[in-house]
Amino acid sequence: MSRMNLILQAAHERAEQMGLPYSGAVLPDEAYELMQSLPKAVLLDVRSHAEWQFVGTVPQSVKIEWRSFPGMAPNPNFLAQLTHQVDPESVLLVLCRSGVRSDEVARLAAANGYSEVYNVLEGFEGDKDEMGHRNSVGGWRQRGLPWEQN
Ligand SMILES: O=S(=O)([O-])[S-]
Repeated sequence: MSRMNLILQAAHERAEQMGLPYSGAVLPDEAYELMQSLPKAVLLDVRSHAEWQFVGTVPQSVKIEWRSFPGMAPNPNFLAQLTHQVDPESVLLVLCRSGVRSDEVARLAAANGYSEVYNVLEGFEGDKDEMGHRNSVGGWRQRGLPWEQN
């Protein structure tokens, strides 16, 4: 079985274990490999403008805000923006800070015609450590994957 199929199979198994109503869940390294190898893969970053600007972003990601800083009010145009910018035939990899908002978006996308949707576990910044700090326990940045900052 090819490396991509192994990643997707592991993602599907996680979906079953976690009871996810979408295709699966991938680790950041796996999401990066899928981005590199599958022409249909799209990394969708659903964090806020403030996070993109001040924390950093992944090159080549599509950015659509799901909730806005401050207050984290939902973006009422999210679904329209998603369908305008991302082909429903894509392999959609959804990224947020630590995997919670991206799970919400993955559910929405799957319920609206996106048939291959994966949540990126750990997100861009990972979970908090015992000091309450992110970026040391998993996440896209901590795993050394490509990112950039203004
Ligand atoms: O982006 S989040 O998972 O920290 S809510």
